[in-house]
Amino acid sequence: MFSFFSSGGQGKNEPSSFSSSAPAEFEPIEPPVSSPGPAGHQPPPLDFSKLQESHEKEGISGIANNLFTQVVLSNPYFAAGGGLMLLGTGLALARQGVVRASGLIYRQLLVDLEIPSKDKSYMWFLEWMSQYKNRSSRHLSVETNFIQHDNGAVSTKFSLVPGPGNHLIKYKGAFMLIKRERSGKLLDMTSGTPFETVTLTTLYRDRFLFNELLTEAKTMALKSQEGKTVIYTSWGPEWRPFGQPKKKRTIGSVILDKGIKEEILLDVKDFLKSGKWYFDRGIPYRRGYLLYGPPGSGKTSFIQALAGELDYNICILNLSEANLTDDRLNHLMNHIPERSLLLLEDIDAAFNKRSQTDESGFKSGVTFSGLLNALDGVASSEETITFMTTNHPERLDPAILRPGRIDYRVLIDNASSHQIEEMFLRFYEGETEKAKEFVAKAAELNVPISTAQLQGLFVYNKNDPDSALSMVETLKTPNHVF
Ligand SMILES: Nc1ncnc2c1ncn2[C@@H]1O[C@H](COP(=O)(O)OP(=O)(O)OP(=O)(O)O)[C@@H](O)[C@H]1O
Repeated sequence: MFSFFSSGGQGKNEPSSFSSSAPAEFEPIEPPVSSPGPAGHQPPPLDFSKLQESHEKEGISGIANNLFTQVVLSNPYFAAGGGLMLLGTGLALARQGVVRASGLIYRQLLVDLEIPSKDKSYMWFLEWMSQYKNRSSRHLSVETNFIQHDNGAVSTKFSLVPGPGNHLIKYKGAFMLIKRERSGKLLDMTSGTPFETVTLTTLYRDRFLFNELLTEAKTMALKSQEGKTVIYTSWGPEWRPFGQPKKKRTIGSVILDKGIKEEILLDVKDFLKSGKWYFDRGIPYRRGYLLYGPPGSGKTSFIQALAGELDYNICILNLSEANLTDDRLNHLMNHIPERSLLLLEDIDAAFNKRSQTDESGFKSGVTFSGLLNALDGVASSEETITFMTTNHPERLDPAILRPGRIDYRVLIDNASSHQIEEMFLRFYEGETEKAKEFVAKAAELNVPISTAQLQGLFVYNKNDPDSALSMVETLKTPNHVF
């Protein structure tokens, strides 16, 4: 007995008789009783007469075609499945379209600015952010600094800078999203801190505000350095500020023998005005100065005061540093921060090392040829002013004294009578008579006296010139402890 569901007027699940004309080879299949079609409809019955017809006309392929038409196209199960499939595909395409469109809109309407932690603007920006009012930040980091006041006192300053995460600010009417991120993988080997980036996002039409914001941050940073000298020291392959900017040392506070200060100052100022002259003649725009003389005569102090006078910063490098190599020296000398004097202290160290390499196998440190290469190789579009100091000029190889490496050399000696008197008057203003007396007594000692020794004695007798006079004998011992 054949039975199947009918979509006709008979009741649901009610079996109906199959036409007796159906051939015996087509066995109708019992449909699943428990699964009614969509919306309660039953799938239409197979029309076997049509199948047979197709079989007679086209053989097996005819049956297949006809079966497909009957089962797939007119079956509500398949029709519903196909519809869902189409719907799913449509939705997936629409989603992809939305993603692409939002990407396009993002690219067209928004603009990003990335500031990596290696860039100078990075700290400027964070500091600026820490003082900016119109911001909404939930993640903060602290930067602790020490600031020196005009009277010399130092106090602690906590800056609450934006921490890693998202922050929103409103700058000149435009909203900006600030995202500070830490690289989990990359590490700055010199400081051991992870690399970071800050990304600023705003509307494309407001992109010019980036420049304004960075300029503002830079001006603010430089303002905090106004009247101060930044001392840079080498930190691995780069220059880093050493502590907070120091109050400028006035040139008047360094007492050198008659005319020395004025002549050096004149020479440097003339050099700074001569950029075009150098470029027109194809000469590297650099000048080297050598200050030599005994310890404590004011060489370093004078260079610091000169930097203050010219409104420059100083990059200090001591050539006797144990881990300084030729490569590092070369790299550092070619990456000096702008508006900075380079100060190479104890340059005779490079010559010591050379002999140590020969005799005792001293391997590390700067070699003589390394120093010469570094001096010759400084190729900067800006001016390069290199000051070198040594207590042992006799140890220097004549090769370094060649113009182009050292163009100006001057002896900064122990205190002359003129310096002793000037120094006395600087500490004890108006005490002209006592100053003369002090000079005479110091001359009687008949020993070299450094200006650093004089400073020590006067600081000990801060407000007491008579006591200083009575203690003049102590100057006989260069390292006298008061
Ligand atoms: N001519 C000077 N005028 C004022 N202060 C001086 C002078 N010379 C030395 N001093 C004081 O002595 C100290 C040491 O001076 P400074 O380091 O400049 O000497 P230096 O010649 O560079 O010594 P070194 O050769 O050992 O490096 C500083 O505190 C400085 O103020």
